Amino acid sequence: MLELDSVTHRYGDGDGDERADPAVDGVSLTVPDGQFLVLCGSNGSGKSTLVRHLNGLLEPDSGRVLVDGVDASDDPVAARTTVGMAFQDPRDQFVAATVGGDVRFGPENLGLGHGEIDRRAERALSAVGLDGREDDRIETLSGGERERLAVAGALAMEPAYLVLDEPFTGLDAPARDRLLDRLRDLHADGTGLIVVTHDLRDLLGDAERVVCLDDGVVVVDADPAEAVDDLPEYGIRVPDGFERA
Ligand SMILES: Nc1ncnc2c1ncn2[C@@H]1O[C@H](COP(=O)(O)OP(=O)(O)OP(=O)(O)O)[C@@H](O)[C@H]1O
Repeated sequence: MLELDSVTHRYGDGDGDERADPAVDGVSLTVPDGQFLVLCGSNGSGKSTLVRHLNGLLEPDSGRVLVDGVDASDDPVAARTTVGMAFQDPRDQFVAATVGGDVRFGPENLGLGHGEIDRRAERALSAVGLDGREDDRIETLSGGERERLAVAGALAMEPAYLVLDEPFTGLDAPARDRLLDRLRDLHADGTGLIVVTHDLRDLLGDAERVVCLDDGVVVVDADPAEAVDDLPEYGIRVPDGFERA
């Protein structure tokens, strides 16, 4: 279970300078094991800031974050093993020179056998449409391909919770479908999913819960059928054809 308890985060050096308004302001949220949650909100509403607390990348100014009962600030390594994450701007996320090397790096560090590492790497690269590209050097990838590789790296870890920040950006329709299929499989196998997005297309049918942030505060927290009524007020478009149950 992931538990955010009154989490507030302000950026700024805190060194006498006036600090900015909180990017995340007193958010409490409990995510049960295996839940498929969509986190939405307009630009700058605090989504990325919030999820970066879940694996100890950011620490709250006040409040606390518990990952399976352990404070993520006390044990960020455990939090990072339990909560896998892929970011929108993955420039600093790569550790190897090639696509295959990068996606295999995490599973290798888990001490898995070669067969399992191969299986995970293949499955993760195929889910993002980078199969057959194992030998490509990362510096030759486009921006969109790098984002897909970052998603593959997180998928290959097969963590208990997977947090994906705008994973569908830049994907064409077949690629979206392939990634969505993989997410459905992971969810069916019990992986908790938190997908950060502005674009609810394709996700509302699968998600169990929609949380919307506005100015760092949770303004909607409901199942998709209920959430759709309130989302437009916060600048989130509800896909055509999705109706309140
Ligand atoms: N490293 C940083 N330093 C200072 N302010 C930041 C930093 N990162 C984010 N912010 C500010 O915190 C607020 C929340 O930003 P955040 O990136 O969490 O929002 P978001 O909902 O993920 O936005 P987007 O949809 O545009 O990615 C914004 O006002 C943003 O300008």
